[in-house]
Amino acid sequence: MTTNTHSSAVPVPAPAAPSPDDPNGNRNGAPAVRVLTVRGLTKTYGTGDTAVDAVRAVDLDVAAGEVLLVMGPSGSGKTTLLLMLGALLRPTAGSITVTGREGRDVDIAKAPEKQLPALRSRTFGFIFQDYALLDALTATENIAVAANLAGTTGPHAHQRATELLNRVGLGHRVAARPSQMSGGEQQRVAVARALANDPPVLLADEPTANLDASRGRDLARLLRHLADEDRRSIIIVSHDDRLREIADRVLWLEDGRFRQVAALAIDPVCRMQVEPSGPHASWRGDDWWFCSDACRHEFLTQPERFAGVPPPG
Ligand SMILES: Nc1ncnc2c1ncn2[C@@H]1O[C@H](COP(=O)(O)OP(=O)(O)OP(=O)(O)O)[C@@H](O)[C@H]1O
Repeated sequence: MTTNTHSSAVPVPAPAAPSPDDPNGNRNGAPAVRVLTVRGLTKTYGTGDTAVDAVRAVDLDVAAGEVLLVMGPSGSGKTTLLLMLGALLRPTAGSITVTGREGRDVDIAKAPEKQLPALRSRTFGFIFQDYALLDALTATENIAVAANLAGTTGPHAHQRATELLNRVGLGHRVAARPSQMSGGEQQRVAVARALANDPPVLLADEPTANLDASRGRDLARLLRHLADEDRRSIIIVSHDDRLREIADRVLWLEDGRFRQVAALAIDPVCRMQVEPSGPHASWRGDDWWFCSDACRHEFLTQPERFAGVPPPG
């Protein structure tokens, strides 16, 4: 029996998990300017019998201009990790060292509470699944508010907002309110807002979850472009396979730890990534792997249909 190499179930190349001696895991081995250095990062919610170890001793290095995609099953700790990286949630243990543009290192895990807003504003831009725009404000005003918080005020804030809207391809929507815009447009406004403070790192939680295939792909390309053009680092937490196309590295989080996975396969029915160890079927000499018995059953009723599905993209 051969391992399936058919187009719709090609085992996905192993998501490289960082190893203790190479947490950077650079693809091309080029010297990288490090922006974030994470060591032993741990978060435990609650105490005693009800304690949940959401993130367990994670090590990670992030280089300037790198797009990092963190994937993993529901409840594996992705959002918890992202919130800690963005100084929105205090770790239980470990360090998150930010190397500023001036080369000074700050451990945001240990920084006093009162310094966190300024650290966040200097370092991070946030992009959320639901865009989190204020509907009472226009696109320009949404971004200008973020520019105000970062210290740019008056006409300069509006000018910056307009420039950023142009940059994300929304120069013609400056006066639109979020409710008058498509999901894709709203997410672009959210990206522009995340750039208002010119942060070296963008953190995105499921940025394409509410977008259709083509808008999701456009958004992914925009993020890649921002990383390449500005040398901005982008850390994305997502279940969305489309984002693999733009990622320099894909890390697989499971039970709060990065996991070295030999190879993942695509379930040909639901298109989820699956480990080649669960429900399985052989068809015409190839192996197929599924997320559930239901998908396996559906496949076996009409294998020609699913085996012929081209891969996404
Ligand atoms: N505030 C909280 N209090 C207690 N437990 C929490 C809290 N937030 C998250 N958890 C638990 O921590 C674990 C990791 O949750 P987290 O939301 O980080 O996972 P996730 O990978 O982002 O999940 P999803 O993909 O479903 O969003 C889960 O077991 C979750 O139930």
